[in-house]
Amino acid sequence: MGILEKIQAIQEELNRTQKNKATEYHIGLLKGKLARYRAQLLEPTPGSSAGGGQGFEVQKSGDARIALIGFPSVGKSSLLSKITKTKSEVANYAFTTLTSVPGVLEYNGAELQILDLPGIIQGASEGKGRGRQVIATAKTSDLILMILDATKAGDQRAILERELESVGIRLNKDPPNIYFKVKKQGGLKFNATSPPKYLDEKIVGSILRDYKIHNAEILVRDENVTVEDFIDVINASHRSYVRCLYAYNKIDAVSLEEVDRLAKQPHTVVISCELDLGLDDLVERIWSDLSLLRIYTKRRGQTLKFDEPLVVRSNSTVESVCDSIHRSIKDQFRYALVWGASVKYSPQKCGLQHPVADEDVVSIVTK
Ligand SMILES: Nc1nc2c(ncn2[C@@H]2O[C@H](COP(=O)(O)OP(=O)(O)OP(=O)(O)O)[C@@H](O)[C@H]2O)c(=O)[nH]1
Ligand SMILES: [K+]
Ligand SMILES: [Mg+2]
Repeated sequence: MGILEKIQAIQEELNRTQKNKATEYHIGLLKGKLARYRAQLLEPTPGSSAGGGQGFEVQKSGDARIALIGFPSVGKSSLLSKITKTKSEVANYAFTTLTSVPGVLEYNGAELQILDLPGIIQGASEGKGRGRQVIATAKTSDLILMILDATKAGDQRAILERELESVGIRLNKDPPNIYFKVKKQGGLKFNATSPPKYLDEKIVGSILRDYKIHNAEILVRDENVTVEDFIDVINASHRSYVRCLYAYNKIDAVSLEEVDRLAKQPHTVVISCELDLGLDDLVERIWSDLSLLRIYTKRRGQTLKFDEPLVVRSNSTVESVCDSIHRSIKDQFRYALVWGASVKYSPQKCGLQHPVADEDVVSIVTK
């Protein structure tokens, strides 16, 4: 019997078996078996390329991508089904979701792509299950939404953080403020704007020698950077700095005191998909963590459409607004008229480098 048939047989048996005290143990065993077989389905088959898995990658779409990361059966698919129109299979056994399932959350005129993903387990980063693919997807997202089970708080959070850390994902961190450039000659030039507390020329030199880098310029601009930060800078091409929001689901099943304790952790929201608790708050937090800006563009002689903003990333300028409208618009650019929080006077004549703010109105004047 192949794995798929075994899975089907167990599922049928589960459906047939009445739930009561006498069958509790047997049902537990069946669920364990089911999870194990489904985990096997996730294993790359011999011969397939690293992790294999057809159709796993989903095209990025919309204004931002949010990846749902968590252990099996914490409620990732339940959440997707709640906050988007997409239905992803929900069940009470591990590894129900075997591939990535995209949904769209429309909010504030923006389209946010939410990716439901298979559960990951300890060792995921080393290739257990679909772990590597799931983590690769997390790395490409604008926000990781880590779903945690309030009934099993414990160390889930730390374990998942370690898994992500080990493949170079840095959560809720800015890239270290160190200028680093490998040179062809000239030896190592180490400088710092003020003496770093946890780093010195000697350790930096030893690390670089180990990497066989003998010529480089290093300027430390932040006295609090650590050795780990410096290593991250050397390996910058393999590091991603991603925002992470933690959501404890199933708060309907724990005490109020426990909910309170969980909610006090940083970057954390508490929810119940089953009872529809905290979901509006969660969506609001997703939005604010993404730091997207809504820009209303106005063409001469046209009325403004406030329901159709152009959505750009934080730190965007008039230039990025032009690029989002059309690739060629910059060539004909004369100036922009801007109304809103980014200017002193409304409207104000601005150039391409002017930084825009949320809900600005921008009118591009072309040649
Ligand atoms: N008590 C309670 N149960 C929930 C809640 N949300 C989801 N569940 C249950 O948790 C189980 C797992 O839910 P799923 O949405 O399939 O979890 P998942 O994280 O997608 O699971 P995998 O795809 O297997 O990794 C199901 O039996 C759900 O009904 C909740 O808020 N409270
Ligand atoms: K499940
Ligand atoms: Mg699922």
